[in-house]
Amino acid sequence: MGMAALGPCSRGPQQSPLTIPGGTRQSPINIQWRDSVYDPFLKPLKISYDPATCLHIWNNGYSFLVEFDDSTDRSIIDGGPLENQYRLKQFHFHWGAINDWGSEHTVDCKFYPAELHLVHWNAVVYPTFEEAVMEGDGLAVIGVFLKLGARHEGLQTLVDALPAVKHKDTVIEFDVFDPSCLMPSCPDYWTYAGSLTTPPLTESVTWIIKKQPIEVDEDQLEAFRMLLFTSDGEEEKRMVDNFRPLQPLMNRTVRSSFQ
Ligand SMILES: NS(=O)(=O)c1ccc(S(=O)(=O)c2ccccc2)s1
Ligand SMILES: [Zn+2]
Repeated sequence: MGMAALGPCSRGPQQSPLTIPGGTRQSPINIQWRDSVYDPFLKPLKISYDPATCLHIWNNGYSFLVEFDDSTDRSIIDGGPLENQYRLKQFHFHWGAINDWGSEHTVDCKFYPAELHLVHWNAVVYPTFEEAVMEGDGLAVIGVFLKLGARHEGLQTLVDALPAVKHKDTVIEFDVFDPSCLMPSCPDYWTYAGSLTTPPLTESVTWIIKKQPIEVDEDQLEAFRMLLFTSDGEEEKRMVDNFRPLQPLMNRTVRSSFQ
């Protein structure tokens, strides 16, 4: 059975972390800024998303996912630490019940109220997403921290649609959205080899964590918190604290694209 992962940071209420027995590259982790190593060979991350590839918003009972048509290379990322281009499949968020926590990764043990994950897969090497999920270089996830501040106009179009996916297993069409509007202006990022943070927890993710957070306001965070883990007709459980506890760094180095 997995040993409890006693990370360096303490976060509020924390279930005993589910560590994968034998896992050596689990996520999320605390990024200790001074321990990250500048890698001058890291390229700038290239992002080119086609807003028309946006399909729908789905409450899957864990988060809300904005899913994209990944049958072609119309929405991709390239460069950065990646050896191939990766196709955008979906993006989703993790958040807390209150603003003191909610992100999955931390920076010098600082939690953010929420974290955005844009999930991409290596369609150059693997024929399907499902196969890519099982391979060490199969997935690339961009993590963007959300901090409390000004209202985010680009996010608002998404927030306005959330009441329609309040319950688990509800979906609504969402046919034009450009996730580039959720990217911070600063190009700096950290990168490390990690895993999915929800089952199947496979160690197939190249994480690219943006250094600069984006700002959202309290009403926008509250809109996330009015979603439900539960289906219509079940006793309501608010969708909050849908983050995994910090996992041990083990034998990994976090690289930075900046000095
Ligand atoms: N939080 S995270 O970005 O690490 C993450 C968890 C799950 C996914 S997935 O939707 O790609 C997926 C992958 C395999 C099976 C089902 C969903 S991405
Ligand atoms: Zn995630």
